[in-house]
Amino acid sequence: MNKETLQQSMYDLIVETSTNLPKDVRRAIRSAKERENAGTRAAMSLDTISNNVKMADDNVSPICQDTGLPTFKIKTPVGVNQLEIKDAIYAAMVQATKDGKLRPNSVDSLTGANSGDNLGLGTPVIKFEQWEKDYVDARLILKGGGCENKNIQYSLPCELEGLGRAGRDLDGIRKCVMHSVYQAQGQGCSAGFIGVGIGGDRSSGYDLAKAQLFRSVDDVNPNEDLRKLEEYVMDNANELGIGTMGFGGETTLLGCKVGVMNRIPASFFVSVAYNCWAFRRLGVKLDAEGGIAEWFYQEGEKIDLTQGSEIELETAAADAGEAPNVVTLQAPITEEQIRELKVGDVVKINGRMYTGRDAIHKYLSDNDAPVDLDGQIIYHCGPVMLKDDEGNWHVKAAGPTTSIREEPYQGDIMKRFGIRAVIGKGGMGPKTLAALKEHGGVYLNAIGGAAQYYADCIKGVDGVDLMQFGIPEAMWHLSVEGFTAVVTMDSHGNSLHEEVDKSSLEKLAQFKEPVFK
Ligand SMILES: O=C(O)C[C@H](O)C(=O)O
Ligand code: SF4
Repeated sequence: MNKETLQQSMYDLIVETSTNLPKDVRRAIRSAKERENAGTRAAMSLDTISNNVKMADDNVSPICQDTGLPTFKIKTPVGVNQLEIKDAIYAAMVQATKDGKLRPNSVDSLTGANSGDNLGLGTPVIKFEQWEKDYVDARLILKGGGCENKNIQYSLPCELEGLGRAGRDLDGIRKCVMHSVYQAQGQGCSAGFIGVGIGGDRSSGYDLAKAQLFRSVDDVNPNEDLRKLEEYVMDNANELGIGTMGFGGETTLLGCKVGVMNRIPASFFVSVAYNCWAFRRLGVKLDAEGGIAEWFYQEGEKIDLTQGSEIELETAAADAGEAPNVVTLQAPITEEQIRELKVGDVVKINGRMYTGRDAIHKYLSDNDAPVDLDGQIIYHCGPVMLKDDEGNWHVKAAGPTTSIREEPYQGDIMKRFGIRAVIGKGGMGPKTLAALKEHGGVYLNAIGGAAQYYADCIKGVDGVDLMQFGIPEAMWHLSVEGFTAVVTMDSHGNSLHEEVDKSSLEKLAQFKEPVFK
């Protein structure tokens, strides 16, 4: 194979995967949109997601700012030099990171240092397999951290909340899969896709689960039992009412693929790999020179998800007969302004906000803040940023990150520094809810994965602190216009997340009785 051609093919594979949602995934999202009642928060979220998918495509920019752990699966004929392919992938990764198509995502687990170019111990993941065919098949998945954190592994038999005992049989497996969807709530940016691996050991079980994510969303399982299980899960998981982003709604799951392998007598694992709606995986067939001969997952017409419906947040809710309170906020915000906000209100933010995620929250718990945060807004976000030749920073992608990781710190930090609002996704827990009530704070839920949509609201980067934590973890000073989010936890003790969790657990219990005997 030609070195340059091969490298260009790997670069194109990376860029397309990060910026262009595959057609099978688009079809699944379109059906979800058709099911969702117009005017609800879920429908509004799906519209934002649709706009975002189009913007990413048009701008050739990341669909979501978290470009994940890049995992390549490569099949090669006997005799092909796998080391050359590896080198081409490394070079393409570095270039795609420089071009802002990937966020620098490789972090030293002990020191926290970001390598800056997506290369490092164990990253990217490249798995080779030999096969009898005479061409190279290269596939890539960019699976983000929020959904990765919602993966779950069950060891049968076990007791499951809402469902009771799950035994070592198909019905026990069914219960685990239903539970896996419930436990993810909106935190993995639902509506999601799941890959399920039955059997194996703890590591091969997860590998099998992840391998299912390489199946086409609309294929049919050749194993009759597994086909029935997949269909059952698709028919019933949406009854849980978790909905897009965990806002409640008709669609919680967009795809379910199950694989099986043998196990050893003492172990019986059911492993579930959860993937967000931003299901970025593509594949290519390479020709003898290393050029792209064919793309996978791209059969059928290309779907523009924005066609047919474009509902703004306010009109959506107004159509549903529940015109929301739309409030414009500009920092510094007073306690009185915050106390007026209630769950369900829509907030539009203009002016300043500061990003802060895992490293910043830990830092602020034992250090002074680099800026005065009194009355300010913290955005849980790790953006993709590029510096131009004049040294100015530009936002390339900037959606919210999962907020629950900051639960141990959030309430204390808000009180200590006088922060009035935090924006993130997936909601936070009881400790934060209590602090919001005591201090006069609010939690705002942005649409997870809508990285282009939010990047467009950011009109300027006015500064940055704590760059030693790397681009995604630094504290960026952003100037925004019309940044829209929904109040999902208010200062009166109300949490939409708590409500959806409670009602979906009650619904889960309806699936307790045996189905597969
Ligand atoms: O790291 C991120 O930007 C987001 C992450 O994928 C998440 O879902 O929390
Ligand atoms: S923010 Fe949401 S859409 Fe993006 S990678 Fe994380 S889970 Fe996926």
